[in-house]
Amino acid sequence: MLCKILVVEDSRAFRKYLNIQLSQAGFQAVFAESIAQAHEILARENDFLCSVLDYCLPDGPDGEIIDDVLNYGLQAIILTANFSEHIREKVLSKGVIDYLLKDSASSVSYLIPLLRRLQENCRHKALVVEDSKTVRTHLINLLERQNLQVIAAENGTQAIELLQQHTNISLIITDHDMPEKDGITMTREIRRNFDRNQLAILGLSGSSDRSMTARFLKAGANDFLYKPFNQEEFYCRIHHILNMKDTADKLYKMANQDALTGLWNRRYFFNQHSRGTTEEHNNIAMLDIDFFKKVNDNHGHDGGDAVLVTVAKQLQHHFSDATVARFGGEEFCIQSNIDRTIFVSQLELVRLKIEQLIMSHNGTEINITISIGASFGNKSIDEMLSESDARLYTAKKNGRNQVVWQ
Ligand SMILES: Nc1nc2c(ncn2[C@@H]2O[C@H](COP(=O)(O)OP(=O)(O)OP(=O)(O)O)[C@@H](O)[C@H]2O)c(=O)[nH]1
Repeated sequence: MLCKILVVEDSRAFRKYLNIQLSQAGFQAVFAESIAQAHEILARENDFLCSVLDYCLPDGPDGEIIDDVLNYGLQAIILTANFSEHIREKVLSKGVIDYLLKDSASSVSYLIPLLRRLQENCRHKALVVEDSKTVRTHLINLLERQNLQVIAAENGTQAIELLQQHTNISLIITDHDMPEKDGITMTREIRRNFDRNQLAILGLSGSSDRSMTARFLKAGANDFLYKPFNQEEFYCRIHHILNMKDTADKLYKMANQDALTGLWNRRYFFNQHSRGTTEEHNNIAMLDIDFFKKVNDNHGHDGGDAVLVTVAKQLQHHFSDATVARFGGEEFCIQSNIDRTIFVSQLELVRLKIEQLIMSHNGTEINITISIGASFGNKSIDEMLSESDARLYTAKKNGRNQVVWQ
Protein backbone atom coordinates (compact mmCIF):
# COMPACT_ATOMS: atom_id res chain seq x y z
CA MET A 1 0.00 0.00 0.00
CA LEU A 2 1.25 3.48 -0.84
CA CYS A 3 2.30 5.69 2.03
CA LYS A 4 -0.04 8.67 2.36
CA ILE A 5 1.09 12.28 2.78
CA LEU A 6 -1.33 15.11 3.59
CA VAL A 7 -0.37 18.21 1.58
CA VAL A 8 -2.04 21.51 2.46
CA GLU A 9 -1.17 23.98 -0.29
CA ASP A 10 -3.23 26.69 -2.00
CA SER A 11 -1.11 27.11 -5.13
CA ARG A 12 -2.54 24.91 -7.87
CA ALA A 13 0.75 24.88 -9.80
CA PHE A 14 2.76 23.79 -6.77
CA ARG A 15 0.18 21.13 -5.91
CA LYS A 16 0.49 19.74 -9.42
CA TYR A 17 4.27 19.74 -9.21
CA LEU A 18 4.25 18.06 -5.77
CA ASN A 19 1.75 15.47 -6.94
CA ILE A 20 4.07 14.39 -9.77
CA GLN A 21 7.16 14.33 -7.56
CA LEU A 22 5.50 12.48 -4.67
CA SER A 23 3.82 9.86 -6.83
CA GLN A 24 7.07 9.23 -8.75
CA ALA A 25 8.73 8.66 -5.36
CA GLY A 26 6.05 6.12 -4.41
CA PHE A 27 3.94 8.30 -2.08
CA GLN A 28 0.24 9.04 -2.31
CA ALA A 29 -0.46 12.75 -1.85
CA VAL A 30 -3.85 13.78 -0.43
CA PHE A 31 -4.38 17.48 -1.09
CA ALA A 32 -6.19 20.21 0.80
CA GLU A 33 -6.27 23.82 -0.40
CA SER A 34 -7.13 25.42 2.92
CA ILE A 35 -7.21 24.84 6.69
CA ALA A 36 -10.94 24.11 6.47
CA GLN A 37 -10.38 21.38 3.87
CA ALA A 38 -7.51 19.93 5.90
CA HIS A 39 -9.87 19.59 8.90
CA GLU A 40 -12.43 17.77 6.76
CA ILE A 41 -9.80 15.29 5.57
CA LEU A 42 -8.28 14.76 9.03
CA ALA A 43 -11.72 14.16 10.54
CA ARG A 44 -12.16 11.08 8.32
CA GLU A 45 -8.56 9.87 7.66
CA ASN A 46 -5.72 9.53 10.14
CA ASP A 47 -3.32 7.15 8.44
CA PHE A 48 -0.84 9.68 7.06
CA LEU A 49 2.93 9.25 7.35
CA CYS A 50 3.18 13.02 7.83
CA SER A 51 1.91 16.32 6.50
CA VAL A 52 3.50 18.94 4.26
CA LEU A 53 2.01 22.35 5.07
CA ASP A 54 2.17 25.68 3.31
CA TYR A 55 2.89 28.33 5.96
CA CYS A 56 0.64 30.93 4.34
CA LEU A 57 -2.90 29.82 3.43
CA PRO A 58 -5.99 31.86 2.48
CA ASP A 59 -7.73 31.05 5.79
CA GLY A 60 -4.53 31.26 7.89
CA PRO A 61 -1.73 33.51 6.61
CA ASP A 62 0.64 33.14 9.55
CA GLY A 63 1.22 29.42 10.10
CA GLU A 64 -2.16 28.79 11.81
CA ILE A 65 -2.40 25.40 10.08
CA ILE A 66 0.58 24.05 12.05
CA ASP A 67 -1.04 23.80 15.51
CA ASP A 68 -4.25 22.46 13.96
CA VAL A 69 -2.45 19.59 12.24
CA LEU A 70 -0.15 18.85 15.21
CA ASN A 71 -3.24 18.62 17.42
CA TYR A 72 -4.35 15.63 15.32
CA GLY A 73 -1.05 13.93 16.31
CA LEU A 74 0.28 14.24 12.77
CA GLN A 75 3.91 15.26 12.15
CA ALA A 76 4.48 18.30 9.96
CA ILE A 77 7.02 19.61 7.46
CA ILE A 78 6.53 23.29 6.64
CA LEU A 79 6.92 24.99 3.27
CA THR A 80 7.53 28.71 3.32
CA ALA A 81 7.79 31.07 0.36
CA ASN A 82 9.73 33.63 2.40
CA PHE A 83 12.48 32.88 4.82
CA SER A 84 12.99 34.88 8.00
CA GLU A 85 14.73 34.02 11.24
CA HIS A 86 11.48 34.84 13.04
CA ILE A 87 9.45 32.32 11.01
CA ARG A 88 12.16 29.67 11.34
CA GLU A 89 12.21 29.96 15.13
CA LYS A 90 8.46 30.14 15.42
CA VAL A 91 7.96 27.08 13.24
CA LEU A 92 10.64 24.94 14.90
CA SER A 93 9.49 25.86 18.41
CA LYS A 94 6.08 24.38 17.61
CA GLY A 95 7.66 20.94 17.20
CA VAL A 96 7.61 20.41 13.46
CA ILE A 97 10.05 18.05 11.77
CA ASP A 98 11.57 20.60 9.41
CA TYR A 99 10.82 23.59 7.26
CA LEU A 100 11.75 24.12 3.61
CA LEU A 101 11.91 27.11 1.34
CA LYS A 102 9.46 26.79 -1.53
CA ASP A 103 11.80 28.59 -3.88
CA SER A 104 13.28 25.91 -6.09
CA ALA A 105 13.26 22.29 -7.22
CA SER A 106 16.00 21.63 -4.67
CA SER A 107 13.52 22.04 -1.81
CA VAL A 108 11.45 19.16 -3.22
CA SER A 109 14.56 17.09 -3.80
CA TYR A 110 15.24 17.60 -0.07
CA LEU A 111 11.63 16.77 0.83
CA ILE A 112 11.50 13.34 -0.86
CA PRO A 113 14.54 11.81 0.94
CA LEU A 114 13.21 13.30 4.17
CA LEU A 115 9.87 11.52 3.69
CA ARG A 116 11.68 8.29 2.79
CA ARG A 117 13.74 8.62 5.95
CA LEU A 118 10.57 9.02 8.06
CA GLN A 119 9.11 5.96 6.37
CA GLU A 120 12.22 3.87 7.09
CA ASN A 121 12.65 5.16 10.64
CA CYS A 122 9.84 3.08 12.10
CA ARG A 123 12.07 0.02 11.57
CA HIS A 124 14.75 1.50 13.83
CA LYS A 125 14.97 1.50 17.61
CA ALA A 126 17.07 4.22 19.28
CA LEU A 127 18.56 4.17 22.77
CA VAL A 128 19.05 7.55 24.47
CA VAL A 129 21.73 7.56 27.20
CA GLU A 130 21.63 10.76 29.23
CA ASP A 131 21.63 11.45 32.97
CA SER A 132 19.77 14.78 32.82
CA LYS A 133 16.04 14.12 32.81
CA THR A 134 15.30 17.37 30.94
CA VAL A 135 17.79 16.67 28.13
CA ARG A 136 16.75 13.01 28.02
CA THR A 137 13.08 13.94 27.57
CA HIS A 138 14.02 16.50 24.90
CA LEU A 139 16.06 13.90 22.96
CA ILE A 140 13.27 11.32 23.23
CA ASN A 141 10.76 13.86 21.88
CA LEU A 142 13.02 14.80 18.98
CA LEU A 143 13.56 11.15 18.02
CA GLU A 144 9.92 10.08 18.43
CA ARG A 145 8.93 12.95 16.16
CA GLN A 146 11.07 11.21 13.52
CA ASN A 147 9.02 7.98 13.83
CA LEU A 148 11.81 6.19 15.69
CA GLN A 149 11.03 3.78 18.54
CA VAL A 150 12.91 5.11 21.57
CA ILE A 151 14.08 3.66 24.88
CA ALA A 152 16.28 5.45 27.42
CA ALA A 153 18.97 4.86 30.04
CA GLU A 154 20.45 7.19 32.68
CA ASN A 155 24.07 6.05 32.33
CA GLY A 156 26.42 3.77 30.42
CA THR A 157 25.96 0.77 32.72
CA GLN A 158 22.18 0.85 32.33
CA ALA A 159 22.57 1.31 28.57
CA ILE A 160 24.70 -1.84 28.22
CA GLU A 161 22.10 -3.81 30.21
CA LEU A 162 19.34 -2.51 27.91
CA LEU A 163 21.41 -3.41 24.87
CA GLN A 164 21.50 -7.03 26.04
CA GLN A 165 17.72 -7.09 26.52
CA HIS A 166 16.81 -5.30 23.26
CA THR A 167 18.65 -6.98 20.43
CA ASN A 168 17.12 -4.73 17.76
CA ILE A 169 18.63 -1.36 18.76
CA SER A 170 20.24 0.27 15.73
CA LEU A 171 21.18 3.70 17.07
CA ILE A 172 22.54 5.04 20.38
CA ILE A 173 22.61 8.74 21.26
CA THR A 174 24.83 9.17 24.28
CA ASP A 175 26.04 11.92 26.53
CA HIS A 176 29.61 11.72 27.88
CA ASP A 177 29.60 12.90 31.51
CA MET A 178 27.36 10.49 33.41
CA PRO A 179 27.56 8.72 36.79
CA GLU A 180 28.63 5.04 36.90
CA LYS A 181 29.85 4.84 33.29
CA ASP A 182 30.63 7.72 30.93
CA GLY A 183 29.71 7.80 27.24
CA ILE A 184 33.23 7.25 25.84
CA THR A 185 33.92 4.22 28.09
CA MET A 186 30.51 2.79 27.17
CA THR A 187 31.17 3.35 23.44
CA ARG A 188 34.52 1.53 23.70
CA GLU A 189 32.85 -1.43 25.46
CA ILE A 190 30.03 -1.62 22.91
CA ARG A 191 32.51 -1.66 20.04
CA ARG A 192 33.97 -4.94 21.33
CA ASN A 193 30.74 -6.64 20.22
CA PHE A 194 29.15 -4.36 17.61
CA ASP A 195 30.86 -2.61 14.71
CA ARG A 196 29.86 0.82 13.34
CA ASN A 197 27.58 -0.74 10.70
CA GLN A 198 25.72 -2.93 13.16
CA LEU A 199 25.08 -0.27 15.78
CA ALA A 200 25.47 3.45 15.12
CA ILE A 201 26.51 5.76 17.97
CA LEU A 202 26.13 9.54 18.12
CA GLY A 203 28.13 11.07 20.97
CA LEU A 204 26.99 14.28 22.70
CA SER A 205 28.75 16.49 25.21
CA GLY A 206 28.23 19.84 26.85
CA SER A 207 31.91 20.02 27.79
CA SER A 208 34.08 22.91 26.65
CA ASP A 209 36.91 20.45 25.99
CA ARG A 210 37.45 20.71 22.21
CA SER A 211 39.13 17.30 22.07
CA MET A 212 35.78 15.62 22.78
CA THR A 213 34.97 15.06 19.08
CA ALA A 214 38.20 13.14 18.45
CA ARG A 215 37.90 11.19 21.71
CA PHE A 216 34.37 10.00 20.92
CA LEU A 217 35.20 9.17 17.29
CA LYS A 218 38.37 7.28 18.30
CA ALA A 219 36.38 5.30 20.87
CA GLY A 220 34.12 4.15 18.02
CA ALA A 221 31.28 6.70 17.72
CA ASN A 222 29.94 7.26 14.21
CA ASP A 223 29.51 10.99 14.83
CA PHE A 224 29.59 13.63 17.56
CA LEU A 225 27.74 16.85 18.46
CA TYR A 226 28.44 19.49 21.10
CA LYS A 227 25.49 20.52 23.29
CA PRO A 228 23.53 22.70 22.99
CA PHE A 229 22.76 21.80 19.38
CA ASN A 230 19.97 23.03 17.20
CA GLN A 231 17.24 20.67 16.03
CA GLU A 232 18.14 20.87 12.34
CA GLU A 233 21.77 19.95 12.95
CA PHE A 234 20.73 17.06 15.20
CA TYR A 235 18.28 15.72 12.60
CA CYS A 236 20.85 16.06 9.79
CA ARG A 237 23.35 13.97 11.81
CA ILE A 238 20.72 11.37 12.71
CA HIS A 239 19.58 11.11 9.08
CA HIS A 240 23.14 10.79 7.85
CA ILE A 241 23.95 8.05 10.38
CA LEU A 242 20.75 6.10 9.63
CA ASN A 243 21.22 6.45 5.85
CA MET A 244 24.73 5.00 6.23
CA LYS A 245 23.38 2.20 8.41
CA ASP A 246 20.60 1.34 5.95
CA THR A 247 23.11 1.28 3.09
CA ALA A 248 25.43 -0.99 5.09
CA ASP A 249 22.47 -3.29 5.92
CA LYS A 250 21.51 -3.46 2.23
CA LEU A 251 25.08 -4.28 1.20
CA TYR A 252 25.28 -6.97 3.89
CA LYS A 253 22.05 -8.52 2.62
CA MET A 254 23.21 -8.37 -0.99
CA ALA A 255 26.44 -10.12 -0.05
CA ASN A 256 24.88 -12.74 2.24
CA GLN A 257 21.34 -13.41 1.06
CA ASP A 258 20.01 -15.29 -1.92
CA ALA A 259 18.22 -12.75 -4.13
CA LEU A 260 15.44 -15.13 -5.26
CA THR A 261 14.39 -16.76 -1.99
CA GLY A 262 15.72 -14.33 0.65
CA LEU A 263 17.44 -17.25 2.40
CA TRP A 264 21.06 -16.99 3.54
CA ASN A 265 23.57 -17.90 0.86
CA ARG A 266 26.59 -20.21 0.87
CA ARG A 267 29.00 -17.42 1.86
CA TYR A 268 26.96 -16.55 4.97
CA PHE A 269 26.59 -20.21 5.89
CA PHE A 270 30.34 -20.84 5.80
CA ASN A 271 31.17 -17.60 7.62
CA GLN A 272 28.79 -18.58 10.42
CA HIS A 273 29.78 -22.20 10.77
CA SER A 274 33.37 -22.55 9.60
CA ARG A 275 34.74 -22.06 13.13
CA GLY A 276 32.81 -25.05 14.50
CA THR A 277 30.39 -24.97 17.39
CA THR A 278 30.40 -25.37 21.16
CA GLU A 279 26.70 -26.29 21.19
CA GLU A 280 25.68 -29.67 22.64
CA HIS A 281 23.79 -30.66 19.47
CA ASN A 282 24.95 -29.97 15.96
CA ASN A 283 22.99 -31.14 12.93
CA ILE A 284 23.35 -30.52 9.23
CA ALA A 285 20.95 -31.48 6.44
CA MET A 286 21.40 -31.15 2.69
CA LEU A 287 18.14 -30.97 0.70
CA ASP A 288 17.59 -31.24 -3.02
CA ILE A 289 14.40 -30.92 -5.07
CA ASP A 290 13.80 -34.11 -7.04
CA PHE A 291 13.78 -33.93 -10.84
CA PHE A 292 13.83 -30.15 -10.72
CA LYS A 293 14.98 -29.98 -14.33
CA LYS A 294 11.56 -31.41 -15.28
CA VAL A 295 9.80 -28.58 -13.38
CA ASN A 296 11.71 -26.07 -15.52
CA ASP A 297 11.04 -28.07 -18.68
CA ASN A 298 7.30 -28.39 -17.99
CA HIS A 299 6.53 -25.05 -16.34
CA GLY A 300 9.28 -22.74 -17.55
CA HIS A 301 12.00 -21.05 -15.55
CA ASP A 302 9.36 -18.85 -13.84
CA GLY A 303 7.58 -21.96 -12.60
CA GLY A 304 10.89 -23.34 -11.34
CA ASP A 305 11.61 -20.07 -9.54
CA ALA A 306 8.17 -20.10 -7.91
CA VAL A 307 8.85 -23.63 -6.64
CA LEU A 308 12.22 -22.58 -5.19
CA VAL A 309 10.52 -19.69 -3.33
CA THR A 310 7.79 -21.99 -1.97
CA VAL A 311 10.31 -24.57 -0.76
CA ALA A 312 12.37 -21.80 0.87
CA LYS A 313 9.26 -20.56 2.73
CA GLN A 314 8.46 -24.07 3.95
CA LEU A 315 12.02 -24.52 5.21
CA GLN A 316 11.97 -21.16 6.99
CA HIS A 317 8.65 -22.03 8.57
CA HIS A 318 9.69 -25.49 9.79
CA PHE A 319 13.23 -24.49 10.85
CA SER A 320 12.73 -21.03 12.32
CA ASP A 321 15.46 -21.60 14.96
CA ALA A 322 18.02 -22.92 12.48
CA THR A 323 20.23 -21.44 9.76
CA VAL A 324 18.61 -22.19 6.43
CA ALA A 325 20.66 -21.45 3.30
CA ARG A 326 20.26 -21.89 -0.42
CA PHE A 327 23.52 -23.42 -1.52
CA GLY A 328 22.82 -22.90 -5.21
CA GLY A 329 20.44 -24.25 -7.84
CA GLU A 330 17.82 -26.43 -6.19
CA GLU A 331 20.02 -27.36 -3.24
CA PHE A 332 19.45 -26.13 0.33
CA CYS A 333 21.31 -26.63 3.60
CA ILE A 334 20.05 -26.49 7.21
CA GLN A 335 22.20 -26.19 10.32
CA SER A 336 20.41 -26.70 13.61
CA ASN A 337 21.34 -27.11 17.27
CA ILE A 338 18.27 -28.94 18.51
CA ASP A 339 18.16 -32.56 19.65
CA ARG A 340 18.96 -35.03 16.83
CA THR A 341 15.69 -36.99 17.12
CA ILE A 342 13.60 -33.82 16.94
CA PHE A 343 15.67 -32.65 13.97
CA VAL A 344 15.05 -35.89 12.06
CA SER A 345 11.31 -35.70 12.78
CA GLN A 346 11.27 -32.08 11.53
CA LEU A 347 13.00 -33.19 8.33
CA GLU A 348 10.44 -35.96 7.85
CA LEU A 349 7.63 -33.48 8.46
CA VAL A 350 8.89 -30.93 5.93
CA ARG A 351 9.49 -33.72 3.37
CA LEU A 352 5.88 -34.89 3.80
CA LYS A 353 4.49 -31.34 3.75
CA ILE A 354 6.25 -30.58 0.46
CA GLU A 355 5.10 -33.89 -1.04
CA GLN A 356 1.48 -32.98 -0.17
CA LEU A 357 1.75 -29.37 -1.35
CA ILE A 358 -0.01 -28.45 -4.58
CA MET A 359 1.52 -25.28 -6.03
CA SER A 360 -0.29 -23.44 -8.75
CA HIS A 361 1.52 -21.52 -11.45
CA ASN A 362 -0.12 -19.81 -14.45
CA GLY A 363 -3.21 -21.97 -13.99
CA THR A 364 -1.33 -25.28 -13.80
CA GLU A 365 -0.56 -27.40 -10.76
CA ILE A 366 2.98 -28.33 -9.73
CA ASN A 367 3.83 -31.19 -7.37
CA ILE A 368 7.34 -31.85 -6.19
CA THR A 369 9.23 -33.99 -3.70
CA ILE A 370 12.54 -33.46 -1.95
CA SER A 371 15.40 -35.75 -0.91
CA ILE A 372 17.39 -35.12 2.25
CA GLY A 373 20.71 -36.32 3.69
CA ALA A 374 21.54 -35.49 7.32
CA SER A 375 24.63 -35.65 9.53
CA PHE A 376 25.10 -35.10 13.30
CA GLY A 377 27.76 -34.66 15.96
CA ASN A 378 30.69 -32.43 16.70
CA LYS A 379 32.64 -32.87 13.50
CA SER A 380 34.06 -30.17 11.27
CA ILE A 381 31.62 -28.43 8.95
CA ASP A 382 33.37 -29.96 5.92
CA GLU A 383 33.05 -33.49 7.31
CA MET A 384 29.38 -32.95 8.13
CA LEU A 385 28.60 -31.49 4.72
CA SER A 386 30.28 -34.33 2.85
CA GLU A 387 28.50 -36.91 5.05
CA SER A 388 25.13 -35.18 4.43
CA ASP A 389 25.92 -34.99 0.73
CA ALA A 390 26.75 -38.71 0.58
CA ARG A 391 23.46 -39.51 2.37
CA LEU A 392 21.56 -37.21 0.01
CA TYR A 393 23.09 -39.16 -2.88
CA THR A 394 21.89 -42.39 -1.23
CA ALA A 395 18.38 -40.91 -0.87
CA LYS A 396 18.35 -40.07 -4.59
CA LYS A 397 19.68 -43.51 -5.52
CA ASN A 398 17.11 -45.28 -3.32
CA GLY A 399 14.17 -43.67 -5.09
CA ARG A 400 14.12 -40.01 -3.89
CA ASN A 401 11.46 -38.37 -1.65
CA GLN A 402 13.10 -39.62 1.56
CA VAL A 403 15.37 -38.65 4.46
CA VAL A 404 18.61 -40.61 4.95
CA TRP A 405 20.32 -39.92 8.26
CA GLN A 406 22.37 -43.04 9.03
N1 LIG B 1 14.16 -22.07 -12.30
C1 LIG B 1 15.39 -22.21 -11.85
N2 LIG B 1 16.10 -23.31 -12.19
C2 LIG B 1 17.35 -23.45 -11.71
C3 LIG B 1 17.94 -22.47 -10.89
N3 LIG B 1 19.20 -22.89 -10.59
C4 LIG B 1 19.36 -24.08 -11.18
N4 LIG B 1 18.25 -24.43 -11.85
C5 LIG B 1 17.96 -25.65 -12.62
O1 LIG B 1 17.94 -26.76 -11.75
C6 LIG B 1 18.06 -27.93 -12.57
C7 LIG B 1 18.85 -28.97 -11.80
O2 LIG B 1 18.77 -30.13 -12.53
P1 LIG B 1 19.63 -31.43 -12.23
O3 LIG B 1 20.92 -31.05 -11.57
O4 LIG B 1 19.71 -32.19 -13.51
O5 LIG B 1 18.82 -32.21 -11.16
P2 LIG B 1 17.30 -32.67 -11.05
O6 LIG B 1 16.56 -32.52 -12.32
O7 LIG B 1 16.73 -31.95 -9.86
O8 LIG B 1 17.45 -34.19 -10.75
P3 LIG B 1 17.83 -34.91 -9.39
O9 LIG B 1 18.55 -33.89 -8.53
O10 LIG B 1 18.69 -36.02 -9.79
O11 LIG B 1 16.56 -35.34 -8.76
C8 LIG B 1 18.73 -27.48 -13.86
O12 LIG B 1 17.80 -27.61 -14.90
C9 LIG B 1 19.04 -26.00 -13.62
O13 LIG B 1 18.92 -25.23 -14.80
C10 LIG B 1 17.18 -21.29 -10.58
O14 LIG B 1 17.61 -20.36 -9.88
N5 LIG B 1 15.92 -21.21 -11.07
